[in-house]
Amino acid sequence: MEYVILAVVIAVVAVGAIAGFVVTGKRRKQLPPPTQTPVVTPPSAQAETKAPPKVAEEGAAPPTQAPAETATAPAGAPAAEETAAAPAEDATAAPAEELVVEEAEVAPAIEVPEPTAGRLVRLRSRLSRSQSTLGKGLLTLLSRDRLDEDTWEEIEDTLLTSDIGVAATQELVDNLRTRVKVLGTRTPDELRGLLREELITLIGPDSDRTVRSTKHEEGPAVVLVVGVNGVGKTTTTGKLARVLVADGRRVVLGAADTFRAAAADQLQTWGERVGAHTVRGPEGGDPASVAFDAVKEGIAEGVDTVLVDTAGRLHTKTGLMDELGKVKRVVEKHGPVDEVLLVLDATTGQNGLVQARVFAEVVDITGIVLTKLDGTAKGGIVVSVQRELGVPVKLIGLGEGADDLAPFEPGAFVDALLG
Ligand SMILES: Nc1nc2c(ncn2[C@@H]2O[C@H](COP(=O)(O)OP(=O)(O)OP(=O)(O)O)[C@@H](O)[C@H]2O)c(=O)[nH]1
Repeated sequence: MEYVILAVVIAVVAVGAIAGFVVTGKRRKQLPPPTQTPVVTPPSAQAETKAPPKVAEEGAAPPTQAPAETATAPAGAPAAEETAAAPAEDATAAPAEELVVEEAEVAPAIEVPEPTAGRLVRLRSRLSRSQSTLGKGLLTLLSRDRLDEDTWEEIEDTLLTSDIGVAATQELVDNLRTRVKVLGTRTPDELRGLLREELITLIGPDSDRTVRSTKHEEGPAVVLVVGVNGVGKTTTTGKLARVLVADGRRVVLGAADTFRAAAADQLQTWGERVGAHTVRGPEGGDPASVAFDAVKEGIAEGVDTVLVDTAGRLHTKTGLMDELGKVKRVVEKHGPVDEVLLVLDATTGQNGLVQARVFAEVVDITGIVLTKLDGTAKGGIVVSVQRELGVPVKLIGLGEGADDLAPFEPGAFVDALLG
């Protein structure tokens, strides 16, 4: 009998233990997973958190092209920062049970660049350094009671320090001396008028300064951007894309600066801001091949203009200069290159002229972009560089802002110098 009771007790304890184990196991299976997956809000919700695009100014054409890809802008790009911040905030707010992962496809905000007409007039204050040295300096000297030899020498020195060049200085001073003598009287307005006319004549009011960016029947216009390191090629290419988009053109960018990885990221960010696609290659890859592919895409997409940014190269390095020649020749397999823009840093003065000479030998330069004119008193370089190359200055850079690149207009430039 005792054995029977013992057997029953053991059986009851065993059944109880098995039941308890099963219940615990079930509870464990119901626990949420230990690692949390962040919630990514759908694109529509994120779009509401973005700052609205800038309002178009009168006369500005709306961007015509939507970006071909989802946001891939590098860190630092304004649009990328906003989209990265949004999911992080949502992740902390969402309850753990509702974790859902959805793929985010966020298009970067497309900006509407400022219209290009009258940019130089708007940015005239950026030329203040050249204005006080060249413009105001000359007007003060010319307004002296007596215009003796010493004063004319001072006028010459002022022109020379502004990098106008020796021959142009002589020409300007000779013409001014003659006209002042003939004029007899010298009111401030008359002097300003004389100086304005002479400076505009030196700069060349009749040169064709349009950037050839109009599509042909066979395909897009191709613009090659070249120059030494750090002069502002990538920035200029990005700003030029904005200028063209503002003027109603559709643009493809070619990141043929495969030497500096950040340059392609930088260019792509510029492009995304105005809805222009950037064709890139592998880091250290063949720049000619990237340039070729960019033009190929431009033809396939039927865009107006393909802008190709090239790597900075010292004019003294023969191998690199040969490479540049190759980039141009390879692109020309699609058709002629419409424009080769040489970017020169205005603050480098005479050294810029030496660079210009060598680049012109390797690729036919069709236009000059003078950057950083906001940081120098040597606005006269406009004259000397044109004379050196026999090629017009087409664009000038007047700051680091996105719309600080202005089409060059001699009249507006001289007015800005004279204040
Ligand atoms: N103040 C001022 N800065 C400018 C202007 N244009 C370009 N920069 C600045 O110059 C620096 C160099 O510009 P990048 O466009 O990177 O020069 P890059 O020629 O492409 O350089 P590499 O590819 O290294 O040869 C940047 O900090 C630009 O913001 C301008 O007109 N004014």
